[in-house]
Amino acid sequence: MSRSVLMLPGDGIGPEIVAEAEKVLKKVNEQFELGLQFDHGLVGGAAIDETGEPLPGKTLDRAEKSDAILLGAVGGPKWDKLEMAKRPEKGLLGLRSNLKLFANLRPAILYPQLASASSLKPEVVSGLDIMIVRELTGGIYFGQPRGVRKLEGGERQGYNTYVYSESEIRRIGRVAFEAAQQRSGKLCSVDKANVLEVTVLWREIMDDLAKEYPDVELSHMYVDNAAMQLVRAPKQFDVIVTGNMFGDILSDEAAMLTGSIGMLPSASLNSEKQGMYEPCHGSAPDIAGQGIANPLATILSGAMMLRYSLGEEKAAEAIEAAVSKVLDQGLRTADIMSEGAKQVSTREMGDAVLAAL
Ligand SMILES: NC(=O)C1=CN([C@@H]2O[C@H](COP(=O)(O)OP(=O)(O)OC[C@H]3O[C@@H](n4cnc5c(N)ncnc54)[C@H](O)[C@@H]3O)[C@@H](O)[C@H]2O)C=CC1
Ligand SMILES: CC(C)CC(=O)C(=O)O
Ligand SMILES: [Mg+2]
Repeated sequence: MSRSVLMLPGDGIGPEIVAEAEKVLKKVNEQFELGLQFDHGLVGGAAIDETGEPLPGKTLDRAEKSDAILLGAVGGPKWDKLEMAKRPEKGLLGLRSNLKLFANLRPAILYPQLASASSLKPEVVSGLDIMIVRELTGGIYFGQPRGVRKLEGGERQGYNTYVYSESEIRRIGRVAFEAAQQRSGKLCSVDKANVLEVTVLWREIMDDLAKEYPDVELSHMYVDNAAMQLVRAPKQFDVIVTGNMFGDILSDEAAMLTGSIGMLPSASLNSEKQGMYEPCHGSAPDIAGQGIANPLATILSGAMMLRYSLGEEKAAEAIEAAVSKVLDQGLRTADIMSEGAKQVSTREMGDAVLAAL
Protein backbone atom coordinates (compact mmCIF):
# COMPACT_ATOMS: atom_id res chain seq x y z
CA MET A 1 0.00 0.00 0.00
CA SER A 2 1.45 3.36 -1.00
CA ARG A 3 1.11 6.31 1.36
CA SER A 4 2.04 9.91 0.70
CA VAL A 5 4.11 12.15 2.92
CA LEU A 6 4.25 15.86 2.14
CA MET A 7 7.47 17.61 3.12
CA LEU A 8 7.14 21.35 3.79
CA PRO A 9 10.61 22.69 4.65
CA GLY A 10 9.57 26.36 5.05
CA ASP A 11 12.07 29.03 6.04
CA GLY A 12 15.29 29.69 7.94
CA ILE A 13 16.72 26.43 9.26
CA GLY A 14 13.58 24.61 7.99
CA PRO A 15 15.16 23.31 4.75
CA GLU A 16 18.37 22.25 6.59
CA ILE A 17 16.61 20.18 9.25
CA VAL A 18 13.92 18.74 6.97
CA ALA A 19 16.64 17.51 4.59
CA GLU A 20 18.12 15.43 7.45
CA ALA A 21 14.73 14.07 8.52
CA GLU A 22 13.95 13.16 4.91
CA LYS A 23 17.18 11.13 4.62
CA VAL A 24 16.25 9.24 7.77
CA LEU A 25 12.64 8.64 6.68
CA LYS A 26 13.75 7.42 3.27
CA LYS A 27 16.11 4.94 4.90
CA VAL A 28 13.44 3.45 7.19
CA ASN A 29 11.06 3.46 4.22
CA GLU A 30 13.48 1.08 2.49
CA GLN A 31 14.44 -0.94 5.56
CA PHE A 32 10.88 -1.56 6.71
CA GLU A 33 9.30 -1.55 3.20
CA LEU A 34 6.79 1.10 4.23
CA GLY A 35 5.75 2.13 0.73
CA LEU A 36 5.97 5.86 1.48
CA GLN A 37 5.96 8.34 -1.40
CA PHE A 38 7.55 11.72 -0.70
CA ASP A 39 6.32 14.96 -2.19
CA HIS A 40 7.46 18.56 -1.51
CA GLY A 41 5.59 21.82 -1.19
CA LEU A 42 5.90 25.50 -0.36
CA VAL A 43 4.69 27.18 2.81
CA GLY A 44 5.55 30.32 4.76
CA GLY A 45 8.04 32.89 3.54
CA ALA A 46 9.31 30.56 0.81
CA ALA A 47 5.75 30.38 -0.54
CA ILE A 48 5.28 34.16 -0.29
CA ASP A 49 8.45 34.73 -2.32
CA GLU A 50 7.33 32.30 -5.00
CA THR A 51 3.54 32.85 -5.16
CA GLY A 52 2.69 35.90 -3.01
CA GLU A 53 0.79 33.78 -0.45
CA PRO A 54 1.94 32.00 2.73
CA LEU A 55 -0.33 29.02 2.04
CA PRO A 56 -0.80 28.51 -1.72
CA GLY A 57 -3.90 26.58 -2.78
CA LYS A 58 -1.70 23.92 -4.32
CA THR A 59 0.03 23.28 -0.97
CA LEU A 60 -3.25 23.08 0.93
CA ASP A 61 -4.68 20.75 -1.69
CA ARG A 62 -1.68 18.42 -1.49
CA ALA A 63 -1.72 18.61 2.33
CA GLU A 64 -5.37 17.58 2.41
CA LYS A 65 -4.66 14.60 0.17
CA SER A 66 -1.50 13.41 1.93
CA ASP A 67 -1.45 10.81 4.69
CA ALA A 68 0.95 12.90 6.77
CA ILE A 69 2.96 16.13 6.60
CA LEU A 70 6.41 16.95 7.91
CA LEU A 71 7.02 20.66 8.34
CA GLY A 72 10.26 22.46 9.20
CA ALA A 73 9.43 25.97 10.37
CA VAL A 74 8.18 29.25 8.94
CA GLY A 75 8.91 32.92 9.39
CA GLY A 76 11.80 35.31 9.67
CA PRO A 77 12.75 38.99 9.67
CA LYS A 78 12.44 39.25 5.88
CA TRP A 79 8.64 39.03 6.20
CA ASP A 80 8.10 40.66 9.62
CA LYS A 81 6.94 44.00 8.17
CA LEU A 82 4.05 42.39 6.27
CA GLU A 83 0.59 42.79 7.73
CA MET A 84 -0.32 39.90 10.02
CA ALA A 85 -2.70 38.14 7.61
CA LYS A 86 0.00 37.92 4.95
CA ARG A 87 2.90 36.71 7.08
CA PRO A 88 4.59 33.28 6.84
CA GLU A 89 3.10 32.25 10.19
CA LYS A 90 -0.39 32.52 8.65
CA GLY A 91 0.61 29.67 6.33
CA LEU A 92 1.23 27.41 9.30
CA LEU A 93 -1.89 28.53 11.16
CA GLY A 94 -3.89 28.04 7.93
CA LEU A 95 -2.67 24.46 7.61
CA ARG A 96 -3.55 23.76 11.24
CA SER A 97 -7.07 25.22 10.95
CA ASN A 98 -7.93 23.90 7.46
CA LEU A 99 -6.85 20.37 8.36
CA LYS A 100 -8.56 20.72 11.78
CA LEU A 101 -5.38 19.68 13.58
CA PHE A 102 -6.73 20.55 17.02
CA ALA A 103 -4.60 18.21 19.13
CA ASN A 104 -0.95 19.12 19.49
CA LEU A 105 1.16 16.55 21.36
CA ARG A 106 4.50 17.85 22.59
CA PRO A 107 6.49 15.23 24.49
CA ALA A 108 9.30 16.66 26.61
CA ILE A 109 11.58 13.69 27.23
CA LEU A 110 15.07 13.98 28.65
CA TYR A 111 17.51 11.62 26.99
CA PRO A 112 19.75 10.54 29.89
CA GLN A 113 22.84 11.32 27.76
CA LEU A 114 21.78 14.99 27.80
CA ALA A 115 21.29 15.36 31.56
CA SER A 116 24.15 17.86 31.75
CA ALA A 117 22.70 19.92 28.87
CA SER A 118 19.42 20.48 30.74
CA SER A 119 18.84 23.91 32.26
CA LEU A 120 18.12 22.17 35.56
CA LYS A 121 20.28 20.01 37.81
CA PRO A 122 20.50 16.35 36.69
CA GLU A 123 18.81 15.10 39.88
CA VAL A 124 15.79 17.36 39.25
CA VAL A 125 15.29 16.20 35.64
CA SER A 126 16.57 12.62 35.49
CA GLY A 127 13.89 10.40 33.93
CA LEU A 128 11.81 13.42 32.87
CA ASP A 129 8.97 12.43 30.53
CA ILE A 130 6.11 14.93 30.20
CA MET A 131 3.40 15.04 27.54
CA ILE A 132 2.02 18.50 26.84
CA VAL A 133 -1.36 18.34 25.11
CA ARG A 134 -1.96 21.76 23.56
CA GLU A 135 -5.20 22.84 21.91
CA LEU A 136 -4.08 24.05 18.48
CA THR A 137 -6.92 25.48 16.41
CA GLY A 138 -8.72 27.75 18.87
CA GLY A 139 -8.08 30.17 21.70
CA ILE A 140 -6.52 33.59 21.34
CA TYR A 141 -4.51 32.73 18.22
CA PHE A 142 -7.72 32.28 16.24
CA GLY A 143 -10.39 34.26 18.15
CA GLN A 144 -12.38 37.01 16.43
CA PRO A 145 -12.50 39.98 16.50
CA ARG A 146 -8.83 40.84 16.25
CA GLY A 147 -6.82 43.71 14.89
CA VAL A 148 -5.70 47.26 15.60
CA ARG A 149 -8.37 49.98 15.73
CA LYS A 150 -8.45 53.72 16.21
CA LEU A 151 -10.05 55.00 19.38
CA GLU A 152 -11.79 58.34 19.67
CA GLY A 153 -9.03 60.89 19.89
CA GLY A 154 -6.90 58.96 17.42
CA GLU A 155 -5.00 56.63 19.75
CA ARG A 156 -4.64 53.08 18.34
CA GLN A 157 -5.64 49.99 20.29
CA GLY A 158 -4.59 46.41 19.53
CA TYR A 159 -6.98 43.63 20.46
CA ASN A 160 -7.36 39.86 20.27
CA THR A 161 -10.10 37.61 21.55
CA TYR A 162 -9.62 34.59 23.78
CA VAL A 163 -12.53 32.23 23.06
CA TYR A 164 -13.17 28.53 23.51
CA SER A 165 -16.44 26.76 22.89
CA GLU A 166 -17.52 23.88 25.09
CA SER A 167 -17.04 21.36 22.26
CA GLU A 168 -13.48 22.58 21.55
CA ILE A 169 -12.57 22.13 25.22
CA ARG A 170 -14.24 18.75 25.43
CA ARG A 171 -12.47 17.26 22.39
CA ILE A 172 -8.97 18.33 23.50
CA GLY A 173 -9.85 17.20 27.02
CA ARG A 174 -10.65 13.71 25.75
CA VAL A 175 -7.29 13.48 23.96
CA ALA A 176 -5.54 14.43 27.20
CA PHE A 177 -7.56 12.07 29.44
CA GLU A 178 -6.87 9.20 27.02
CA ALA A 179 -3.15 10.04 26.98
CA ALA A 180 -3.16 10.06 30.79
CA GLN A 181 -4.90 6.67 30.83
CA GLN A 182 -2.12 5.22 28.69
CA ARG A 183 0.57 6.78 30.89
CA SER A 184 0.66 7.25 34.68
CA GLY A 185 -2.99 8.26 35.07
CA LYS A 186 -2.12 11.81 36.15
CA LEU A 187 -3.46 14.84 34.26
CA CYS A 188 -2.88 18.49 35.11
CA SER A 189 -5.07 21.06 33.38
CA VAL A 190 -3.44 24.47 33.15
CA ASP A 191 -5.57 27.62 32.92
CA LYS A 192 -6.02 31.12 34.30
CA ALA A 193 -9.41 30.53 35.84
CA ASN A 194 -8.79 33.14 38.56
CA VAL A 195 -8.96 35.89 35.91
CA LEU A 196 -10.34 34.66 32.57
CA GLU A 197 -13.95 33.48 32.17
CA VAL A 198 -13.01 31.39 29.14
CA THR A 199 -10.80 29.28 31.36
CA VAL A 200 -13.43 29.06 34.10
CA LEU A 201 -15.45 27.20 31.44
CA TRP A 202 -12.31 25.22 30.50
CA ARG A 203 -11.95 24.07 34.13
CA GLU A 204 -15.64 23.23 34.44
CA ILE A 205 -15.52 21.03 31.31
CA MET A 206 -12.35 19.27 32.47
CA ASP A 207 -14.04 18.51 35.84
CA ASP A 208 -17.06 17.23 33.97
CA LEU A 209 -14.95 14.97 31.74
CA ALA A 210 -13.11 13.60 34.78
CA LYS A 211 -16.33 11.77 35.76
CA GLU A 212 -15.95 9.67 32.58
CA TYR A 213 -12.33 8.81 33.39
CA PRO A 214 -12.33 7.64 37.03
CA ASP A 215 -8.90 6.06 36.52
CA VAL A 216 -7.37 9.48 35.82
CA GLU A 217 -6.42 11.82 38.65
CA LEU A 218 -7.19 15.35 37.42
CA SER A 219 -5.61 18.42 38.99
CA HIS A 220 -5.77 22.10 38.01
CA MET A 221 -3.06 24.71 38.07
CA TYR A 222 -2.89 28.37 37.12
CA VAL A 223 -0.51 28.98 34.26
CA ASP A 224 1.80 31.31 36.19
CA ASN A 225 2.31 28.67 38.87
CA ALA A 226 2.71 25.97 36.19
CA ALA A 227 5.51 27.98 34.56
CA MET A 228 7.24 28.15 37.91
CA GLN A 229 6.60 24.50 38.88
CA LEU A 230 8.06 23.34 35.55
CA VAL A 231 11.45 24.70 36.53
CA ARG A 232 11.11 23.94 40.26
CA ALA A 233 10.00 20.30 40.18
CA PRO A 234 9.09 19.23 36.63
CA LYS A 235 8.70 15.54 37.46
CA GLN A 236 5.47 16.26 39.36
CA PHE A 237 3.86 16.47 35.88
CA ASP A 238 2.92 13.63 33.57
CA VAL A 239 0.27 14.87 31.10
CA ILE A 240 -0.48 18.60 30.92
CA VAL A 241 -3.49 19.84 28.97
CA THR A 242 -3.83 23.49 28.13
CA GLY A 243 -4.96 26.04 25.56
CA ASN A 244 -3.18 27.22 22.46
CA MET A 245 -1.11 30.11 23.80
CA PHE A 246 -0.29 28.68 27.23
CA GLY A 247 0.77 25.41 25.54
CA ASP A 248 2.95 27.29 23.09
CA ILE A 249 4.80 29.04 25.90
CA LEU A 250 5.02 26.13 28.36
CA SER A 251 6.35 23.75 25.68
CA ASP A 252 9.25 26.08 24.85
CA GLU A 253 9.97 26.24 28.58
CA ALA A 254 9.79 22.44 28.89
CA ALA A 255 12.16 22.11 25.93
CA MET A 256 14.99 23.56 27.95
CA LEU A 257 14.53 20.84 30.58
CA THR A 258 15.46 18.34 27.85
CA GLY A 259 18.60 20.26 26.89
CA SER A 260 17.44 22.31 23.92
CA ILE A 261 14.45 23.42 21.90
CA GLY A 262 16.23 21.49 19.13
CA MET A 263 15.20 18.23 20.88
CA LEU A 264 11.42 18.73 21.08
CA PRO A 265 9.24 17.09 18.39
CA SER A 266 5.50 17.44 17.97
CA ALA A 267 2.44 15.88 16.40
CA SER A 268 -0.64 17.87 15.40
CA LEU A 269 -3.60 15.57 14.84
CA ASN A 270 -7.20 15.80 13.70
CA SER A 271 -10.06 13.44 14.49
CA GLU A 272 -9.03 11.12 11.63
CA LYS A 273 -5.45 10.94 13.01
CA GLN A 274 -4.19 12.64 9.88
CA GLY A 275 -1.28 14.61 11.16
CA MET A 276 1.26 17.32 10.64
CA TYR A 277 4.58 16.79 12.36
CA GLU A 278 7.06 19.52 13.19
CA PRO A 279 9.74 20.47 15.67
CA CYS A 280 8.45 22.79 18.42
CA HIS A 281 10.96 25.48 17.54
CA GLY A 282 10.80 28.18 14.87
CA SER A 283 12.93 29.03 11.87
CA ALA A 284 15.87 30.22 14.01
CA PRO A 285 16.96 33.04 11.66
CA ASP A 286 19.95 33.74 13.93
CA ILE A 287 21.60 30.44 12.92
CA ALA A 288 20.02 29.76 9.51
CA GLY A 289 22.41 28.83 6.72
CA GLN A 290 25.28 28.04 9.11
CA GLY A 291 24.78 24.27 9.18
CA ILE A 292 24.69 24.21 12.99
CA ALA A 293 20.97 23.69 13.72
CA ASN A 294 19.97 20.60 15.65
CA PRO A 295 17.92 18.33 13.32
CA LEU A 296 16.92 15.85 16.06
CA ALA A 297 13.55 17.46 16.91
CA THR A 298 12.59 17.15 13.23
CA ILE A 299 13.93 13.61 12.94
CA LEU A 300 12.00 12.67 16.11
CA SER A 301 8.90 14.35 14.63
CA GLY A 302 9.35 11.93 11.72
CA ALA A 303 9.25 9.09 14.26
CA MET A 304 6.02 10.50 15.73
CA MET A 305 4.60 10.61 12.20
CA LEU A 306 5.34 6.91 11.70
CA ARG A 307 3.73 6.12 15.06
CA TYR A 308 0.59 8.29 15.04
CA SER A 309 -0.42 8.68 11.38
CA LEU A 310 1.14 5.72 9.59
CA GLY A 311 0.87 3.01 12.25
CA GLU A 312 4.53 2.01 11.85
CA GLU A 313 5.57 1.60 15.48
CA LYS A 314 8.67 -0.51 14.73
CA ALA A 315 10.06 2.05 12.28
CA ALA A 316 9.33 4.84 14.79
CA GLU A 317 11.17 2.97 17.52
CA ALA A 318 14.10 2.33 15.17
CA ILE A 319 14.53 6.08 14.62
CA GLU A 320 14.28 6.82 18.34
CA ALA A 321 16.84 4.10 19.11
CA ALA A 322 19.17 5.50 16.43
CA VAL A 323 18.95 8.97 17.99
CA SER A 324 19.77 7.50 21.37
CA LYS A 325 22.74 5.61 19.90
CA VAL A 326 24.13 8.76 18.31
CA LEU A 327 23.90 10.55 21.65
CA ASP A 328 25.68 7.55 23.25
CA GLN A 329 28.46 8.08 20.73
CA GLY A 330 28.96 11.57 22.19
CA LEU A 331 27.88 13.42 19.05
CA ARG A 332 26.30 16.82 19.74
CA THR A 333 25.16 19.83 17.74
CA ALA A 334 26.21 23.19 19.23
CA ASP A 335 22.97 23.69 21.23
CA ILE A 336 23.47 20.48 23.25
CA MET A 337 27.27 20.53 23.32
CA SER A 338 28.95 19.60 26.59
CA GLU A 339 32.48 18.92 27.81
CA GLY A 340 34.06 15.79 26.33
CA ALA A 341 31.51 15.48 23.53
CA LYS A 342 32.18 15.86 19.80
CA GLN A 343 30.54 18.80 18.09
CA VAL A 344 28.93 18.00 14.75
CA SER A 345 27.06 19.95 12.06
CA THR A 346 23.40 19.55 11.11
CA ARG A 347 24.34 17.27 8.23
CA GLU A 348 26.82 15.20 10.27
CA MET A 349 24.12 14.64 12.91
CA GLY A 350 21.69 13.45 10.21
CA ASP A 351 24.37 11.19 8.72
CA ALA A 352 25.12 9.72 12.15
CA VAL A 353 21.43 8.87 12.74
CA LEU A 354 21.35 7.29 9.28
CA ALA A 355 24.41 5.19 10.06
CA ALA A 356 22.95 4.15 13.43
CA LEU A 357 19.76 2.83 11.85
N1 LIG B 1 6.45 26.24 14.01
C1 LIG B 1 6.98 27.32 13.44
O1 LIG B 1 7.12 27.40 12.24
C2 LIG B 1 7.40 28.44 14.32
C3 LIG B 1 7.83 29.60 13.74
N2 LIG B 1 8.33 30.60 14.50
C4 LIG B 1 8.88 31.76 13.77
O2 LIG B 1 10.30 31.58 13.70
C5 LIG B 1 10.93 32.86 13.68
C6 LIG B 1 11.99 32.93 14.79
O3 LIG B 1 11.35 32.88 16.05
P1 LIG B 1 12.11 32.83 17.44
O4 LIG B 1 11.25 33.48 18.43
O5 LIG B 1 13.51 33.29 17.27
O6 LIG B 1 12.11 31.26 17.84
P2 LIG B 1 13.03 30.05 17.33
O7 LIG B 1 12.47 28.83 17.95
O8 LIG B 1 13.15 30.10 15.87
O9 LIG B 1 14.46 30.34 17.96
C7 LIG B 1 14.64 30.57 19.35
C8 LIG B 1 16.09 30.26 19.72
O10 LIG B 1 16.29 28.85 19.68
C9 LIG B 1 17.31 28.50 18.78
N3 LIG B 1 16.93 27.30 18.04
C10 LIG B 1 15.71 27.03 17.52
N4 LIG B 1 15.72 25.86 16.89
C11 LIG B 1 16.96 25.36 17.01
C12 LIG B 1 17.58 24.16 16.55
N5 LIG B 1 16.94 23.23 15.85
N6 LIG B 1 18.88 23.96 16.85
C13 LIG B 1 19.55 24.88 17.57
N7 LIG B 1 19.01 26.01 18.03
C14 LIG B 1 17.73 26.26 17.75
C15 LIG B 1 17.47 29.70 17.84
O11 LIG B 1 18.76 29.78 17.29
C16 LIG B 1 17.11 30.87 18.75
O12 LIG B 1 18.23 31.29 19.47
C17 LIG B 1 9.81 33.87 13.84
O13 LIG B 1 9.47 34.36 12.58
C18 LIG B 1 8.67 33.07 14.45
O14 LIG B 1 7.39 33.59 14.17
C19 LIG B 1 8.47 30.48 15.87
C20 LIG B 1 8.05 29.34 16.49
C21 LIG B 1 7.46 28.25 15.78
C1 LIG C 1 3.07 30.51 14.54
C2 LIG C 1 3.25 30.09 15.98
C3 LIG C 1 1.96 29.91 16.69
C4 LIG C 1 4.04 28.85 16.01
C5 LIG C 1 4.53 28.46 17.35
O1 LIG C 1 5.20 29.18 18.06
C6 LIG C 1 4.27 27.10 17.78
O2 LIG C 1 3.37 26.45 17.29
O3 LIG C 1 4.98 26.66 18.70
MG1 LIG D 1 6.02 28.12 19.76
